[in-house]
Amino acid sequence: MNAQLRDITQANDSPLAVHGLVHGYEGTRVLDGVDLALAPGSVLGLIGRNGAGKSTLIRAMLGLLEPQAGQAQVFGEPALGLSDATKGRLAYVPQQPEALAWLSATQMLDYVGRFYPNWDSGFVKGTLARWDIPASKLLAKLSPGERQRVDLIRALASRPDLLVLDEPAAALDPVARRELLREVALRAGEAGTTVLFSTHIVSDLERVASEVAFLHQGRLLIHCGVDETKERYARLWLPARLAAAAPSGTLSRRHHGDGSLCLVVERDAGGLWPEAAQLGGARLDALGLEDLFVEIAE
Ligand SMILES: Nc1ncnc2c1ncn2[C@@H]1O[C@H](COP(=O)(O)OP(=O)(O)OP(=O)(O)O)[C@@H](O)[C@H]1O
Repeated sequence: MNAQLRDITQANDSPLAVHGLVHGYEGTRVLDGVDLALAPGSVLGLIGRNGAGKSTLIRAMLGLLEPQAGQAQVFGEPALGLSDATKGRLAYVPQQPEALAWLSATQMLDYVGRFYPNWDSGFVKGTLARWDIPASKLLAKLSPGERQRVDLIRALASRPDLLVLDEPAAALDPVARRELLREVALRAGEAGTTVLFSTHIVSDLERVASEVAFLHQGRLLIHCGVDETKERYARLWLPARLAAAAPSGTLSRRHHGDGSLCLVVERDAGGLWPEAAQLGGARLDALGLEDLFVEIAE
């Protein structure tokens, strides 16, 4: 079953689901009817350009902002009125953690840990040392990357069933990024944690995500398995003499100066490419995830 179909059938028992989400700011619409449901145990990478609305979507999914229309649910509860039990199953790391900045990392983690029954203080101690974090310095005085890593430790130590990370690697160096991705993959594989993370870094997504969702111009244009994208989408080039045969409703369409056309096309429900791809002179090229992202977002 593909991911979009799962959105419909699994929305009810999904750890995190939204339906018909609409939101905007100052008269500009950012989300324009987004439907998304995460399958239990999946690792979903949410990609989109700067300002595409990823943080807005994440915040609305978790009930941190009230959308103008649509519903969000966390473990089947309305996101705007989560019970303490459900809050305890979820951990969220914002793009720029700012909370409790007047405490040191050790003080903050000791304090927050008291609210979680499954708090793993051994993991906290070990990871603070392994990630080389100055644990007695005030959080306000840490570098953005150190601050982000402390917040990741906070999120992981609560042993959540659902982990939501808004650009977790934004301030991390490549070594720290690898460590984080390894930890996320481990959690998903061993503990069955469901993970949603937003990123611009396609290689991070390929390394750890089982599914990808692509947010563009207020809508989710693609939501499918990471491995499935290569099978399902391709770039179709048509010379000028075939341009009139171009299929409509493609994911992207670029006109070249010589009259030729480049389109991102998708297999139909029967697994077939559009008819124009079979015409003599047409060319169909495989697309990696990064190329697919660039072709559509450009
Ligand atoms: N509180 C706000 N008031 C006004 N506009 C906002 C507010 N929050 C976000 N926006 C606008 O909404 C759009 C989407 O922002 P959002 O932060 O959700 O995007 P994003 O995909 O997470 O971006 P990035 O990848 O750069 O972090 C942007 O144009 C942003 O300027």
